[in-house]
Amino acid sequence: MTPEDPALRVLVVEDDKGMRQSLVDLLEAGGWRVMDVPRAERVANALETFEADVILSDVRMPGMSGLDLLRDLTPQSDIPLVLISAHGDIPMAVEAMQSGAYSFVEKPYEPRRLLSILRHAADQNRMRRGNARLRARLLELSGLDRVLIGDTPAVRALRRDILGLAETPAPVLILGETGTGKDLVARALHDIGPLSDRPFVAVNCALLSPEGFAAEMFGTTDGPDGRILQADGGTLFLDEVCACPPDVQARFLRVLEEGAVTPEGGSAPVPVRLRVISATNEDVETAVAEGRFREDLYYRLNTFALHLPPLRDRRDDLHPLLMHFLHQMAQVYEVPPPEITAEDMAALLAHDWPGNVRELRSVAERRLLAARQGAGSIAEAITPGQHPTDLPESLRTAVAALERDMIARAITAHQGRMDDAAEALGIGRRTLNEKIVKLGLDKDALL
Ligand SMILES: Nc1ncnc2c1ncn2[C@@H]1O[C@H](COP(=O)(O)OP(=O)(O)OP(=O)(O)O)[C@@H](O)[C@H]1O
Repeated sequence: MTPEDPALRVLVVEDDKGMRQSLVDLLEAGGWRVMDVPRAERVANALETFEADVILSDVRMPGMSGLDLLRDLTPQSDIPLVLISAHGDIPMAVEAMQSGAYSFVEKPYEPRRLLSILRHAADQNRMRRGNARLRARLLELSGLDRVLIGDTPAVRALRRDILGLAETPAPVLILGETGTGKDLVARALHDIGPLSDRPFVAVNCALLSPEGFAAEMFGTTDGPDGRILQADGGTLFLDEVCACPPDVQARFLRVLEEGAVTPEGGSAPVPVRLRVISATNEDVETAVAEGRFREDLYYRLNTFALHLPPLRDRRDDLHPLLMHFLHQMAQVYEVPPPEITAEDMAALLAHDWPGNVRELRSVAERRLLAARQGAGSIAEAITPGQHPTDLPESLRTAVAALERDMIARAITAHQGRMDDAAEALGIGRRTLNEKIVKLGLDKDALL
């Protein structure tokens, strides 16, 4: 991260030469770094070399007006715009503010007031940029974006929540269907938080027998420590928490309230400090209503809830996840990751993924196994042994259209860099060129 120039930067847009010069003089005298342009049409160009903290623009100018500039800027830039007008008409001020202007100043302006408004706007913008940079840096340092794959808004929000929660000792309840990544998220919360060098102890409550459960959790006086004590100072992860027997629920709640655990057959409580993460694919409120899960424990565990969406509700993550698994496992199976065709994509999109990401991972694995024999497709990997080798004509046309669309989007997104587009599509550069010819795509027209 490069340290920011302490001087605030303003871009002045004003057609009147005398007025422009007096604004520049005023701002420079106030310690600002200033760039000025006589027309709003020049702003986009100016911003390429001048990182403005705020833009100060006249409203009425020949050609593009200050209001046009505002409409032009807002979709891609969050640089605040302060408008200045000789006409001082209220409707225009109202329209400017409604369209997202930071503020509106009438001419003749009062220099101190103008400077103060600009400073506020610039400070706010710097703070927001600083926060965004900090968040991005944190994400990079945590490595979370290389572990929790996906770029849908839901997954991005999830990564943000994990980064925030990892820093706190608060209990987290992770909810989501089977295979949505609950275990992965629990580990990430531990691994990127301050307890990462302390133990992470996972207990799958559905796998413990009701008879042995208490001894396993609380330990016995003459046996090894229970899981709770093993996790002392670190994280205890209770997976499938609704399967915890009622007597253990009551005792566990006491452990959390008292910060101490009493082993089976013992009478002396042993102090323990835990961060508790729990997970379930059940509807806990139903379990509470049916009396299977204690309400007081539910509230205790549910300080924060993270909801992991099923894969079928974030289909845009299918491709990046598949590529992730193929690349990861290609190393294990020692085969190059197979190319992903439009037929493969169609099969991925048509499937409902009841087993979520775990199911996709198995599909990737089956696909790689078939690739070792130089054969296979994703459709076959999803439902092995059920696929006709030939698609009907109508489906072939639909698939070709899908493929054309995918390729066009990849080329546009990578601004014509064919190696990058090919990589994003999971195919070789040569195959991409062949497909462009076969599908009759005009590459130049896409850019
Ligand atoms: N967003 C993701 N990015 C990368 N891998 C993921 C992602 N989500 C899940 N996985 C992987 O999918 C598999 C299943 O995830 P996980 O075991 O965490 O699911 P779960 O919700 O705990 O399932 P269950 O409820 O059955 O215990 C794991 O191999 C995990 O690493």
